Amino acid sequence: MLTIENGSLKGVTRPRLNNITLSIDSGKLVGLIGPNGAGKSSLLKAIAGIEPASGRFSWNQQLLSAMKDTERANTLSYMAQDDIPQWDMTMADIIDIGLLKRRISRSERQRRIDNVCATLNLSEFNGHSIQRLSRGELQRVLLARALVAEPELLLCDEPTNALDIYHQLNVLQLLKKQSEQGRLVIMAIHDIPQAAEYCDELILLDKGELVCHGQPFEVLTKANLAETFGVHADWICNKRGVAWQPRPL
Ligand SMILES: Nc1ncnc2c1ncn2[C@@H]1O[C@H](COP(=O)(O)OP(=O)(O)OP(=O)(O)O)[C@@H](O)[C@H]1O
Repeated sequence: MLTIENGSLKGVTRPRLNNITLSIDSGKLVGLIGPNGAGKSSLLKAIAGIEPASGRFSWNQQLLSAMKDTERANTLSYMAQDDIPQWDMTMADIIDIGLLKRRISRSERQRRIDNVCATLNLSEFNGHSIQRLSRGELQRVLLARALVAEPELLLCDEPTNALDIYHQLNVLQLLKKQSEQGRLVIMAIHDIPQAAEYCDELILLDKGELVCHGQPFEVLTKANLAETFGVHADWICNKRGVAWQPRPL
């Protein structure tokens, strides 16, 4: 279980995160939603320990900041939104970085890399320099790097934003499966209908504040959507899925 008590992060003009308190059980896919600048990436970075936040961030009652590097590497993986390496490395080299600090055999390493590449349709790029990959292919490589560690807690910052629709659905199903295997997966996502359809819970942020945390139907109310995104939204739910028709207020 992830517990955050009074998580705060300073910004330039206002807090990027202001006293966020919440807890989330393992075995869930959780969507972080909110308008641009709401604090979604800041919250993921604060949980991952990439940005020094105040407050307490604990995993199964243990403070994440107090964990040793290896223990932390065994616990969580973080996929950044923009983490495009500028140097020339192969796809496998990049994915292998996700296994730093892991004590696993060379054959297990290779097995995991092959598996994750197959799952994300990356096998054809084996041996390719990452400089020759498209934005969407690279985004899948960055997700592979986070997934290969098989972490208990997986933090993904907009893992689908550069992907075509086939790969968006593939990644959402994959993340759902990860949660069904007992992991906690938290992803920032802008696509509200996809968040509603795939996530067990949503966390709605606005201006660094926690607006609402709960099941999609509890969070995606007309009032919350109007207040945070400034849109009026009609929902259409039928057998083919969930859609919405947002209009400016
Ligand atoms: N390193 C930083 N120092 C100070 N302020 C920052 C820093 N990074 C981001 N901010 C500010 O913090 C606020 C939250 O940013 P954050 O990136 O967390 O938003 P977000 O919800 O992920 O937005 P988006 O949907 O645009 O990706 C924004 O107002 C942003 O300008």
